[in-house]
Amino acid sequence: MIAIMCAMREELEPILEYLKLKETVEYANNKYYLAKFNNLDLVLAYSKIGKVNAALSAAILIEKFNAKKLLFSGVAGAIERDLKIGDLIIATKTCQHDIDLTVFGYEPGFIPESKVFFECDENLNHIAKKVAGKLGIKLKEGIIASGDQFIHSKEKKEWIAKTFGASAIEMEGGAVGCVCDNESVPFFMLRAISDAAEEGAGIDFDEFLEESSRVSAKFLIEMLKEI
Ligand SMILES: Nc1ncnc2c(CN3C[C@H](CSc4cnccn4)[C@@H](O)C3)c[nH]c12
Repeated sequence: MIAIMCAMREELEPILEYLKLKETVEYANNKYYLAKFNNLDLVLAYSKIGKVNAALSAAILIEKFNAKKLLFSGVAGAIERDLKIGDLIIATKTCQHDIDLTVFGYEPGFIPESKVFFECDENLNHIAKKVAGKLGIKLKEGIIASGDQFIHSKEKKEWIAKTFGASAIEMEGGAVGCVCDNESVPFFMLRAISDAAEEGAGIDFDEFLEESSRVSAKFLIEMLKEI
């Protein structure tokens, strides 16, 4: 079983449009969609926004639906300058920029007995780069940072860039990376840029959420043909 996860309904809907749903399972106040594509058994869900919701859905996808790989598709705010709205980025690793136990001498993003960074699956990233090459699509790769805040401040964005070396920002990948790392499930995260995470980002986000979600969804479907 392969899990496909998003955070928002708007990020999942364009993926479901490509699929013929077999069944919908209601569980833990959420919906999980079962489908077959290219001879793959898929389970899909949007978690709702934020790290806690994302962790819950990721754990359910693995524990209840027996997902052996977890692919995330959605949108993100750009940190790296050359990432423009609509551009695609895959995560090499994810982290949580809003974890702060520095008063105890720990580095930003670190929780005792855990990690700052959670590595994404190299094989799935390799497939993504192969697909991008075949389709002639620009695909960036980099660290993607998560926190339970919509970032719309140049100062905060630059702090995250300096502290974590992040190329993009969102609100779920660090939690999903943590769950997949602890469950030893390969994790892949693809995001299309919806805004620049600076002042005014909320306006851009509202304008480009649907279009950027489609960009990510379309690429993810192309990837499923190669898995
Ligand atoms: N600049 C940014 N900072 C942090 N995260 C992001 C994202 C990625 N997603 C979109 C969505 C924003 S919150 C939301 C969205 N709509 C309504 C309510 N909340 C949340 O799931 C994280 C895109 N741009 C971001």
